Amino acid sequence: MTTLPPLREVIARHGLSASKALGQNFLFDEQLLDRIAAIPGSLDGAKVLEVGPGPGGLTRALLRAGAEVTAIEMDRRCLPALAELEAAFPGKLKVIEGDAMKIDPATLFDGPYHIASNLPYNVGTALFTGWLSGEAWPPQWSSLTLMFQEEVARRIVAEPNTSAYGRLAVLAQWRSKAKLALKVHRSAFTPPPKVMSAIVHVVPGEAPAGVSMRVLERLTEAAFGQRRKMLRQSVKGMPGAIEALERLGIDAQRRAETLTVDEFVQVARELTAPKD
Ligand SMILES: C[S@@+](CC[C@H](N)C(=O)[O-])C[C@H]1O[C@@H](n2cnc3c(N)ncnc32)[C@H](O)[C@@H]1O
Repeated sequence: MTTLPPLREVIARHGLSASKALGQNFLFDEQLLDRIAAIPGSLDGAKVLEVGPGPGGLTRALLRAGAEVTAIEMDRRCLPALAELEAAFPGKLKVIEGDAMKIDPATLFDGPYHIASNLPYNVGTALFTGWLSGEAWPPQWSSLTLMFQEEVARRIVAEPNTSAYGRLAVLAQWRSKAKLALKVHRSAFTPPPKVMSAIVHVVPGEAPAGVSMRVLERLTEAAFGQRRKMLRQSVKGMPGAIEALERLGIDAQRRAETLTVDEFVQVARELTAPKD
């Protein structure tokens, strides 16, 4: 097995002081990184997209697990450290210097791939919702293993009738299975962020038939936009929504957070193909 220098030494040698603007909180604990890389299951021979490899902590764990990694990093200061990893795992790591917000991962792979990332917090949710929002389903990615602030992770896996339940939960659960895979203490990062973190693992499920993603999005936006109001108030601007609730026997006096993901799907289906 290739022996790599400790990550702290890599950071020091390349002068990689953490940049707040780039959401840089690095992980150095190799055991923890190996545990994270194990979350998707066996990666031996699998293709993996990593966003924000930084000095390459998670990258080396993914490579150790046998993955072929394509990594997108915005901070060019990290490139020499990543070049050392490329040399240690010949042909297994491709580094793209750029902004992950501007790169469609589908253009990087011609087959299935996993996404694993200790996401920069400032763009994490936007990247995540983008990966979940394609009309075509199943997506080309086979799984997402992503670090979030714990509060965001809890919103992704939230159940109805909780304050964390909202648009993010419906988006993440209506045609995917999302679970909280690992809590990560703030002290595991350098520098430690103000809040705790957690890793969410998502795999695509079956897409319910006859439901448009856009309609579901508009519905949840309206319903949770006024989450304290009854549905008859919050969704009244959506033509046909009140009638759809009636047809389905869903009491319009309920509030958005009491509807299950399946109930949102049923309403969206009615609105996707309105009845006469
Ligand atoms: C939380 S750090 C994680 C670093 C490393 N993977 C680790 O676990 O120690 C986030 C990384 O994402 C990079 N980054 C921030 N915004 C980015 C973007 N829009 N596209 C690509 N990389 C980005 C940062 O430079 C940083 O290296």
